[in-house]
Amino acid sequence: MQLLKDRIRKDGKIKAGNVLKVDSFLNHQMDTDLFVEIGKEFKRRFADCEINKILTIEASGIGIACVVAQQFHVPVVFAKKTQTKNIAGDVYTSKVESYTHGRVYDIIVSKEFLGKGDKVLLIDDFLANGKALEGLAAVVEESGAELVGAGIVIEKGFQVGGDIIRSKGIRLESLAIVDSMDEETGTIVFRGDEA
Ligand SMILES: O=P(O)(O)OC[C@H]1O[C@H](OP(=O)(O)OP(=O)(O)O)[C@H](O)[C@@H]1O
Ligand SMILES: O=c1[nH]c(=O)c2nc[nH]c2[nH]1
Repeated sequence: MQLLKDRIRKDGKIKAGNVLKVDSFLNHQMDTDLFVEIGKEFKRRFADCEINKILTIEASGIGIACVVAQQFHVPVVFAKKTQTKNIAGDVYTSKVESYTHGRVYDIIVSKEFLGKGDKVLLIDDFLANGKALEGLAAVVEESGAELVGAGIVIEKGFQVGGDIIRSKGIRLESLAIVDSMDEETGTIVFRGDEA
């Protein structure tokens, strides 16, 4: 998605630890005009699919999931990383190692909001080592719902997540795939853009 790649080149900052900082428009401050375009692009890419629910994981996936869900006119469910008094009764759980928090969470989704008969699209802002998507896919499997595919805004293609998810046979659509990024020079190479 050219608009997104241009914005990453303009405002993205490469940090130590293979972190691409895009918090000025994607996952802290959020550019809602860009989000609307992202929502439309996922709708275009998954136009052939029957989807009745979007599943994401807090925190950074939620905003993106909402604009995608608005395109499909379906609800969003987000996996919670901490138990709250609001969730009573039966839950699906899975372990997810958070990329930026550096700890493992027992994610939870209420059984009330996901189950057999649901056709689920996973949405998240980043794909790095694949832990978040693997945890969400495990929750979908436990629920008996059908996993239609996964939509990612930025995939870091030099990390293992994309290969893991594709090798499981999950349809994965990433709007921008970063094949390499150089902290010293600030250079970002996107898949498909190589000279
Ligand atoms: O492919 P992975 O290695 O799982 O990395 C991707 C995940 O990492 C981030 O979550 P994180 O928990 O770091 O931060 P957040 O709370 O801002 O969503 C991001 O939002 C994805 O969910
Ligand atoms: O802002 C972010 N930058 C990243 O590089 C990343 N990887 C996983 N999650 C991430 N979030």
